[in-house]
Amino acid sequence: MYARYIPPAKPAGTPKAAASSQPPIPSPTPAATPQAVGAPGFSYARYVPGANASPKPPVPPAVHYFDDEEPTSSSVKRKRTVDEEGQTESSAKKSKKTQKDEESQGRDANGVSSSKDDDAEGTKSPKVTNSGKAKKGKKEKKQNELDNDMEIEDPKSTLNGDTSPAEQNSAGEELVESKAERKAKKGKKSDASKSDKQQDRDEVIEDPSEPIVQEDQPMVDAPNDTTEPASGKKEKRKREKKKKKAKLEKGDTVEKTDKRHKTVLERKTKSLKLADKFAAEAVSESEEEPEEVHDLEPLPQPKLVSVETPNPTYETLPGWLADPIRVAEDTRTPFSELGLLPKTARVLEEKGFPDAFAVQTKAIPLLLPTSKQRPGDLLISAATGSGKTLAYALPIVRDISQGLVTRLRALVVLPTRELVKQAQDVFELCAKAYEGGNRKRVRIGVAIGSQTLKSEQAHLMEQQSRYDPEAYKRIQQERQGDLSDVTHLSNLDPDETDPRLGPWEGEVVDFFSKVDVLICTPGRLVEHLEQTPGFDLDYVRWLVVDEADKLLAQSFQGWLDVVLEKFKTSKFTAREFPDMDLEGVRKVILSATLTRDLSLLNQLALRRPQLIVLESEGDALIAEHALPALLEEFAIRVHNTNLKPLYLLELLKAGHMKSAGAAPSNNDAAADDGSDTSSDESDDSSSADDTSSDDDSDSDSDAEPKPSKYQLKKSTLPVSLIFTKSNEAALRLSRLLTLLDPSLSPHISTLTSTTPTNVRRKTLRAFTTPSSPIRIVIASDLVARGIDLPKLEHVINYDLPPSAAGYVHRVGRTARAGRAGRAWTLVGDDESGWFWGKIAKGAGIRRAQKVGRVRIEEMGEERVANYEAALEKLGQEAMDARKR
Ligand SMILES: Nc1ncnc2c1ncn2[C@@H]1O[C@H](COP(=O)(O)OP(=O)(O)OP(=O)(O)O)[C@@H](O)[C@H]1O
Repeated sequence: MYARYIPPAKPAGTPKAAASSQPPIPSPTPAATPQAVGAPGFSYARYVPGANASPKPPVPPAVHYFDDEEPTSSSVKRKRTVDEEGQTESSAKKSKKTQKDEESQGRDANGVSSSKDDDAEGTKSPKVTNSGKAKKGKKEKKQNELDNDMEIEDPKSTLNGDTSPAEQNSAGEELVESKAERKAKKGKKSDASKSDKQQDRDEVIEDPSEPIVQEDQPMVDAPNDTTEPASGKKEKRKREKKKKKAKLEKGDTVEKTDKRHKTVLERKTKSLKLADKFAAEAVSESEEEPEEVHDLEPLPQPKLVSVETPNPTYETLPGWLADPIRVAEDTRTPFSELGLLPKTARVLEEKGFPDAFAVQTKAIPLLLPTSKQRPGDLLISAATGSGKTLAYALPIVRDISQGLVTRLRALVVLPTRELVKQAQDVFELCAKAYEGGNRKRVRIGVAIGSQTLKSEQAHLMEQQSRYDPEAYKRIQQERQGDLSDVTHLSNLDPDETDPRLGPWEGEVVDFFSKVDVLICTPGRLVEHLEQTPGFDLDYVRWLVVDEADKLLAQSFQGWLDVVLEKFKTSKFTAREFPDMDLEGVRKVILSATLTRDLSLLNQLALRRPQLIVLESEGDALIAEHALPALLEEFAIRVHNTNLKPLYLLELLKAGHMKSAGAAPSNNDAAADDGSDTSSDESDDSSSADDTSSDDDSDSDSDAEPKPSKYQLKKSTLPVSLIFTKSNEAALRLSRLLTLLDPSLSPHISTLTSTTPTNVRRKTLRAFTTPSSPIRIVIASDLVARGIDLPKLEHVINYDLPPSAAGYVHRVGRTARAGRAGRAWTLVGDDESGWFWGKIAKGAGIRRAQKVGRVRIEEMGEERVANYEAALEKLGQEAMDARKR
């Protein structure tokens, strides 16, 4: 660390004096100005003796440190000592200096600069003054050179310190003046000298005393360099005389200089000694601080703050959707514990429903008036066959059974007629379970368009006539103008007579609903709303939308808008729930693949909704879709899609479907098949023999095909629902299979949207009846949703489903209500990417076990030839059908 001494500041109000109190500055370079001297951050230090002590107040000198730290006491002490020494030295030298000052003042009178440079120069004044006024220009040049050289002598000259503050002050003013003059005159030369001076100053700092004597020599000789004209011997003698005199003076000067050098060196030595002393003191001070001794042990650390990173939440979703009510899929609860009447629980048990399934366990209490939760709308997303229908049918029937009058209280909307019929069966069961006591029998009606509108209307509505001229008049007025109270008639043709007006003047017709619950398809519902006299939704307080994702995704004649519009009509207390603090329409929305699309769900105008989802053990996340727990899935690779029907035939006949796993048989008839397994194998092994018999049949091709081995063992055919991509594909495949193997003919049936409703119903009934010959149903996606075939063993996707949701619904026709089931999918090479990526390994479908693979070998030539013949025949039949 370096410190620099700065002389004590003058009292305020005397800035000039303060400036002049600074040590003499050798040149007017900015760095050497008093301000610059005191500037902090100066990059080197030099010794500057103290100024005159007499006029100064005893202010301790300021010490500036390069790192701007506060000065230590020792440093201040040292500075003071130096200051005092400087003052003592100044007074001792004062008498010697007086002569030089007089000379310097004399020069000032002649207009020569009297700066501190000149002070220094004063020691060599004899030489300089001899130059004379005539040689002023040269003298000035010389003066500059002298200035440069004499700057080296600064420390020496300043050591004198014999100028009074006043003298210094005046000298300072003159210095400013002379500086300005010289600056103007010298120009570039002055600039050049600046750099020299700066360099010289640096040298002074390193060793201020050393070069002084040597540097003096050329200054003395300098006048020799000046060229003067010779004016005879006299002048020569005069010059020699002068030279001698100069030599003598020079000797004196050197002597004086040596003395000064000696003094400076002494001081320097003294200062260095003091510096060592203070440094030692500083070290001893720092050493005095007690040291903390630590063993080799870990230092105590602050406790780590545990930063919990919260799992990302779907903040954009509403709370009920982001955080649904979860229920384990294997939950079972006795119905008697769900707040149902004992009689109801008994009826259900007799039906074979001793316990409520998981979804029923959660949903029924929420929908009953005994629920402690604030009533609102309910959404249920649960796997196929999990008993969703009963979950809503029971509470609705219970609510309606408390009423006395039959009014349309509940509307249940389903996408297909088959599902309507299915739901009707469940509601009838519930109505039976709640019948009796002081409860009314809940009446269930359906509207599916399977019969004419008129006959359906007759089933739904009844009418009574009365004579009421006032009412008749009022209805007439309403009809003519204000229809605000009869919005249900607003769609009627104004030319048509109001159905409430009887054929006789004053006769009024009143309409009454014959049903409490209407289960319907959306299209037929709209038709009744528009065309059935007196049919309204004024008293409806339940709306069920089953297979909601399908019903919301498609318009179905804009049924939802029409229905919601009707719900806006509110007669006094018409939609009040008897046991609940609730008014209006309560909605129950369900699907095995319930959409989470809020834009679709928002159409329903839900109120305080809650969502129930099924979860399996260990599920952290709820998958979009879930498959039944006991469903096994298999994929069959189809190398040559042209031969796909042969693959299907092989799958059905070759025993793959039986040996693929250990799925328990759900079919009574199939249970008998166990003993036939060995014979199946022997049948397959004797397939070569079948070929010869085929040859025989070829001989009389027009004859009816002989019953094959499969016909004899019909029970060995697995009960299978085969899905195709379209009605046409289903019909074609059905025919092709019977052409390929005529023995299959009595066991195959087809279900498409072109199939008459009564045939559909018969087919489905036959399919689930063990004694029925129907073992295989080939269907379009018409029966992919909701159809309950409790004992169906297998579902085969002959064609891939259109979507993941479609797959879930299709395969969900088996493995229902806690039973086992299997799903088989024929996958062409070009389809395998989508199937494995989206369906079999996709994260959107939760499954209990991985999808298995079944290998079917390449078809033999004989089979291919047989297949081609069948195709040809199929083509011929199609052409014949077109001709007809
Ligand atoms: N508590 C119960 N105990 C036994 N069987 C039941 C119970 N509840 C419903 N089931 C039966 O479970 C089967 C499936 O019921 P349901 O048709 O209501 O299922 P789902 O969840 O609506 O299926 P999907 O989504 O395919 O329409 C039906 O055969 C039904 O009789």
